[in-house]
Amino acid sequence: MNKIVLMSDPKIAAIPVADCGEPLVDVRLQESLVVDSRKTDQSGAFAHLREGVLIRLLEAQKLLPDGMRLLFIEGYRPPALQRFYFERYADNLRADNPGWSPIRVREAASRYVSPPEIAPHSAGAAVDLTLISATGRELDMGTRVNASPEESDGACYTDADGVGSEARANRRVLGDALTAAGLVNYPTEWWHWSYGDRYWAFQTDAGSARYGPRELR
Ligand SMILES: C[C@@H](N)C(=O)N[C@H](C)C(=O)O
Ligand SMILES: [Zn+2]
Repeated sequence: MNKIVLMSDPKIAAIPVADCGEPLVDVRLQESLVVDSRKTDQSGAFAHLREGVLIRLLEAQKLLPDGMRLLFIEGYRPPALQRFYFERYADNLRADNPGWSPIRVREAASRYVSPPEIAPHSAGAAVDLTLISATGRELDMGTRVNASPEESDGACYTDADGVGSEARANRRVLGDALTAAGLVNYPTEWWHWSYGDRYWAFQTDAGSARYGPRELR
């Protein structure tokens, strides 16, 4: 396996953002996409994505085998919420590992939550999602969505060893469709995919990101 580049890596922060100004759109207006309610918030922020990301997601769904669909869980995340998630997770790691240096805490935290200044979700560029059957049953992906590396003993890594054959096959189906539609994966989380953000620019050698962090309105 290639060495994983974390979102905390200075190479990611060094990528320039040339925001194209594309709007954030509400994915719930698309009847063909099933939207899960677990991340619902008062303003509906969670259900927004940049238009270009949604278009690619719908393309990816068409590439799935018959009977499988995407289950959209979380898209846009306000910058203040991203900061809260990152700091809370880093605080927990610090408490559990009092000997760790600040750099080690930041790196370990960014396996699970992006540092707020990178934040693909706050750019409306990232989506957390999984696969469902025709009847709406979530398919076996080896861990729950949003299982941390600590909780899952690393099984949340997309290419983790020790994941059962059915889950491995399902991860591959999901990944093949999303990759063909132009999204990239964060290798520490099988459910996290993005298009147009800095991590996408890094993975695709695009030179700059199309979308940077912003407020919903
Ligand atoms: C917290 C998790 N669902 C997530 O979204 N992680 C990525 C790396 C992020 O914060 O962008
Ligand atoms: Zn994510």
